[in-house]
Amino acid sequence: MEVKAGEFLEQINYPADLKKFSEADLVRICNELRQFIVDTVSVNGGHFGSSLGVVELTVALHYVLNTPYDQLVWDVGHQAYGHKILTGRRHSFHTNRIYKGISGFPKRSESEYDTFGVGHSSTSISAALGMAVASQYKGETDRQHVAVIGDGAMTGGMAFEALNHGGIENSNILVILNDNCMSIDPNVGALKEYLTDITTSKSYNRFRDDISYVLTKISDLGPNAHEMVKKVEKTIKGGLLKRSNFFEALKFRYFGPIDGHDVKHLVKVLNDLKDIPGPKLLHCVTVKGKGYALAEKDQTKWHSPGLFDKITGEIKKTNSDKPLAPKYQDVFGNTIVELAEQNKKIMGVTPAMPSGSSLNIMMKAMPDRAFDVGIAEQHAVTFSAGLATQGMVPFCNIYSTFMQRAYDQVVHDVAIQKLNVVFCLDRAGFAGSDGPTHHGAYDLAYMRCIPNMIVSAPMNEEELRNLMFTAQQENMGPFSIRYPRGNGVMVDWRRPMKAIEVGKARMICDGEDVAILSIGHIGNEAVKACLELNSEGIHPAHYDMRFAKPLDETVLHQVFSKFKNVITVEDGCIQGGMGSAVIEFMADNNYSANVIRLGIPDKVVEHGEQPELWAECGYDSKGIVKSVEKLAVSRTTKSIAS
Ligand SMILES: Cc1ncc(C[n+]2csc(CCOP(=O)(O)OP(=O)(O)O)c2C)c(N)n1
Ligand SMILES: CC(=O)[C@@H](O)[C@H](O)COP(=O)(O)O
Ligand SMILES: [Mg+2]
Repeated sequence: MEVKAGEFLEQINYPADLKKFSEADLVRICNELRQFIVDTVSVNGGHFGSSLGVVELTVALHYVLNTPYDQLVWDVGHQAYGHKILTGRRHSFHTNRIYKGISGFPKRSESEYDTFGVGHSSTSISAALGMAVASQYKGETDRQHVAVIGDGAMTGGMAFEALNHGGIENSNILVILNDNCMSIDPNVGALKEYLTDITTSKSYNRFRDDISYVLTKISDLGPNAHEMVKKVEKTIKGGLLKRSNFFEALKFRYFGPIDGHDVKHLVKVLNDLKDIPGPKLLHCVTVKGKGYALAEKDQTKWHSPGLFDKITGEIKKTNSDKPLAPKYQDVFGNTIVELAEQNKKIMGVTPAMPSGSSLNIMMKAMPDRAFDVGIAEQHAVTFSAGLATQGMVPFCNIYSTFMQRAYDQVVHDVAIQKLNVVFCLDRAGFAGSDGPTHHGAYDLAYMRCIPNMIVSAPMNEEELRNLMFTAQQENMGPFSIRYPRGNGVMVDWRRPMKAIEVGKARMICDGEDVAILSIGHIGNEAVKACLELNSEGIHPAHYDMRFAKPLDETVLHQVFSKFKNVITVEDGCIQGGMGSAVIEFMADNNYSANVIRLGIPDKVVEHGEQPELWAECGYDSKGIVKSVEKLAVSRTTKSIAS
């Protein structure tokens, strides 16, 4: 249901409408925009605190810049709700992240104001720099290019790489560092401490006031303004400050820190910065969750809280009378602590997802053995490799989609050296409302082709625990375990752990009409399909393969000797996945059978709830039943029966 906007916001469909208002009106527009975000996200879900924190910045940027000609790139994009609302999507915002609705992230195909598709972190400076260099080449000297990047995203390697390059390109780029001291969890690392030092140090504050003074004077200086600014900057920033400022050392002109919630001052500063060419960085200090007291207070919880009562702040629970099975991430978080109590070599590593992965349980219980390394997937993997060279058994927990960042590290630093690193790939399969940037679609395929890698996926919580137990044993080598976002299926999951023979599948049910081979949690859809088929008089055999590599060849020989119809099911891309492995086995061993591979097809699948997306791709229980019918098993069986 569409939420009603305030009186001023209602008049703004595009930035051109915003520009008709006076600077004095901007404060009210910010309030209305903030309220609109609260009203909508509370009933619709989605990211919350980050968008609230950049309301003033968003309004000021669209007020000052000539978007979409001027190019504005949001890093990650989870903070861009205000931007969406001001750029033609106020009326569709109630469909944000809903199946067939608008995306929760900036997306080029959705709007010309969305200059760059995002979802993964730390890309904005590179993208904006590419745009700036292209503009320079095309002679568009009046064009502005702005990257808005959070302090969390600034910890990512790509951001450093882009600053390193940007500093020597004389192109027109402004990096706005939105510093709220938070990633999803509290931000970590030396850069964070440096930024805090800048924000709190007296000399920097004095410098900030000086620079503000200069900026207020710029507009009065006429055509020679730029030269004047250079001179004054040299005077103010010369000597120690210039040499000691990290960004200045990388040849970005540093401005700030300034209050990122003072919209009028932001407008002034942004207007002034427009006249200064070359690479610049404006350091804005903001509060994540600004304007919604509970979100300001518990910023991690309100990063993406789910549905909530906007008056009381009560977060709504799912409507279920049944006791809920735990989230896979919590099974991981509790199990790693249990294992680490027994095995002193175990360590935990997460790149900036302590809460999302539940490694925070171990970080709390064993702070010297569990590490949040910042938004740095590549580093997380190679750091784990380093630990493994010293006899440790690191569990490196990375969302499947973010592991794409660290592929070379998995191959070069772990697999080739056959190091004992356990990769726990959370959010594997469809991620849900975050959409295509976050779907964990590819890991079965990208892990399967790496030598030495064991590739596994549990069908339930007990299996996850057993795989974790198996993986931490001596000399296992690289071992990946993938599991999905959300809840498992077992309420009673804390059972004693036992080792699983690597490469061993298990039979879920025997049958004679068709063989269904599944891997991972999606096997539970196959279980439902089998029940439905049984009620129609069709009897499939169902195997939980557990491992995409090594495959259980004994089981596969039995399957292809017995069945002419085989269906493989995985919550991952079809190309190169477990089904492909099965077909390769069939061809290599000269079997012939009708094989239907179910999984994610070779296209970009948009956002929606996981079951909606499984259904769209034909591998929910209904889709599996349909595939059985397609193989004409029903007809054969019925004729046999009759
Ligand atoms: C490559 C990658 N790793 C991890 C994430 C998950 N993630 C999304 S937002 C976020 C925190 C970003 O912090 P910051 O940039 O400071 O923005 P804020 O939420 O504070 O506004 C993280 C870790 C991601 N999107 N991309
Ligand atoms: C923007 C981003 O990348 C994260 O906030 C992500 O949406 C978290 O996903 P989960 O909710 O599955 O932890
Ligand atoms: Mg932040």
